[in-house]
Amino acid sequence: MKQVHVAVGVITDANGKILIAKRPQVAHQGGLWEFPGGKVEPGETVQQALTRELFEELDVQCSDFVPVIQISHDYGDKQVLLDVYRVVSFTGTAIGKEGQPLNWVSPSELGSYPFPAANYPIVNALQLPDRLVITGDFASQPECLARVDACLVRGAKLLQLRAPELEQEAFIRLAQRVLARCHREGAKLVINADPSQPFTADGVHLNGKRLSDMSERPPALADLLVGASCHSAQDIHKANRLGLDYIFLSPVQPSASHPNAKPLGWAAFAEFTAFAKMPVYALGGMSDDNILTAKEAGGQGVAGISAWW
Ligand SMILES: Nc1nc2c([nH]c(=O)n2[C@@H]2O[C@H](COP(=O)(O)OP(=O)(O)OP(=O)(O)O)[C@@H](O)[C@H]2O)c(=O)[nH]1
Ligand SMILES: [Mg+2]
Repeated sequence: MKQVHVAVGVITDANGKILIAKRPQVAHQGGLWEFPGGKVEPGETVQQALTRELFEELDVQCSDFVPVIQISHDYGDKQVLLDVYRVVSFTGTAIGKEGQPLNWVSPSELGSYPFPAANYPIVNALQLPDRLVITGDFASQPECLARVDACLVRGAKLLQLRAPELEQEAFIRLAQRVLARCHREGAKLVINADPSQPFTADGVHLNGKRLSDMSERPPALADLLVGASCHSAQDIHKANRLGLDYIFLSPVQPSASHPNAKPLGWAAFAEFTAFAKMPVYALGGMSDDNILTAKEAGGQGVAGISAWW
């Protein structure tokens, strides 16, 4: 079956609300909500197709785009490749030129609208930040909490607590205190821990061993964020099968914490993100300076320890 290439646009207003539209009842995936866009015509770039579609459907003129995510999905009756871009600037007032109902919704509200199945990773990408801070070394619990506070003050919106040297009980106690601080600042916390043990956090991060040991996503983790560390195509296929919410791919560049690992480089990173069915964070030698490069290579953004901890 031939894959239909679709340009999809994420338009945001001054309050950060995102424009969604209701698909006509008779259309493919009809009656569900969508991000506006449409098929890329022969000879068009994705940006050209998006500019045309958003004018045809909404009467707005868009000029500047940043990639969000690329999703290939097989509906059975149709295979689509959704090329999703955030619209950085546009002029005009959006109206439903084809009679379609429109709605502006905040990223956290997106989950309550029914979208086509291919859209789940898009919603996820829009709800996740472009920087994921992993905790590094600390000598004591107060030092860890002080460092977490400093990361939050500097704007971290998603943290991963990683402390392999701590006993399970001490780790879980620390996680509860870190979680309270994250929530107070509107941030989320995932913990790098055994997901079969009880814990309180917004999600769990699987290391390579836990990813390979997991045969299916446990029902208890259905509504939590579940991410994993990936280093190979095989790991990404496993993450795809498990339906994970995000992955790390590493090492992209040389990193101080893994001096002997061979870096992938950005070209290989881009090849891997193309078949990952979830947002991908570049890890290994990353800082804020790499966020745009990671996005242009199909990633969600960057993750790391040393630049932020
Ligand atoms: N625009 C858009 N299409 C989506 C989304 N999610 C998703 O699976 N699709 C699928 O992508 C395909 C093409 O989208 P479309 O119907 O908007 O194409 P179009 O604007 O060119 O429409 P047309 O065929 O009426 O000219 C459809 O099969 C649709 O189900 C989404 O969020 N936005
Ligand atoms: Mg359309």
